[in-house]
Amino acid sequence: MPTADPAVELSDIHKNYGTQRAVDGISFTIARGEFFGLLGPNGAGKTTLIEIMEGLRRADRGTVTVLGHRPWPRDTALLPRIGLQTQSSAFFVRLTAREHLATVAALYRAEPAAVDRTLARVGLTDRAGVRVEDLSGGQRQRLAIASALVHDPELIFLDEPTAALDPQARRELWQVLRELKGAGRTIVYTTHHLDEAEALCDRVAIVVDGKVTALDTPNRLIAAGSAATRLVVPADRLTLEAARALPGVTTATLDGDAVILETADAGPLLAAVERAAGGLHGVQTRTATLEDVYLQLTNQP
Ligand SMILES: Nc1ncnc2c1ncn2[C@@H]1O[C@H](COP(=O)(O)OP(=O)(O)OP(=O)(O)O)[C@@H](O)[C@H]1O
Repeated sequence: MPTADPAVELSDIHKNYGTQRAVDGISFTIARGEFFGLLGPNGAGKTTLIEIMEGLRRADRGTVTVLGHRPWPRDTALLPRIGLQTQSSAFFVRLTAREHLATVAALYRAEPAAVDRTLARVGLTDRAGVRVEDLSGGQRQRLAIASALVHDPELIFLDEPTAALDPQARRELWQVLRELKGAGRTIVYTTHHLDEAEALCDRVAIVVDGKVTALDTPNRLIAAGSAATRLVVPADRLTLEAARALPGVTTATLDGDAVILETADAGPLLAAVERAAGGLHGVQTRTATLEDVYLQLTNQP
């Protein structure tokens, strides 16, 4: 990953709200063109950190550089180069979706044709004439995302962009985000959907209590984690007792009509299951995911 001329550089960032420590000494660099995910439990400090990068909040301590500029105090040269979602308090609720986006586009001096193009991109063409206050939660969220994209910025910040989206809209947004990455844009985003982070992000930082506890590519985090591989065997082919006696099994449990085996080394166990269960038909293997690693690192069950 090239580190010369990065998109974002954070060095020892601290932020407290009164006595509440929200960000507690975070440093990392995001390369240009990178798709970077911020993951972590509720209250970990992700939004605060994103708002510091966006120039919406001032860090108590540390330095922030965004596209070579300091985002605080407000740098008007930087604003057209970064994309931010409309905050819910900043919607023009009496305007239609198209009028709202046209207003945002004018602020950034984006070309007028970008408005309808961006509405189409987020799937809002047929709601363009509806007032913002009459849009559904998911439609407002799409409009907020559109406001981050309408001026084709180099660096896009998205805070839980898929939180209120239905599964189809979520997949459609993934496609939009992949296209933006393909066009060389840098994307920094937060999500609680670990499958999404695993599918989209080049690297993720896992934030707990205002500190980064892990930062790497999803694959390397999964490989470095100790999450077990699970084998799911139909219960009519293998008893729990027989399962527990197989070599390399760390735990064996009955879950409905399946026996779930956990192992650190799936190869030998698969061979043993094949012998004990009379073949591998119907046997499923579930390898560790980013979610497993995340739950381990954040100490959640
Ligand atoms: N304006 C504020 N005033 C006081 N405390 C705040 C403020 N904003 C956030 N906090 C506190 O700072 C901590 C970090 O909050 P933040 O919103 O950054 O977390 P987050 O990781 O984005 O959480 P979530 O996943 O729930 O969105 C939390 O304990 C939160 O209660």
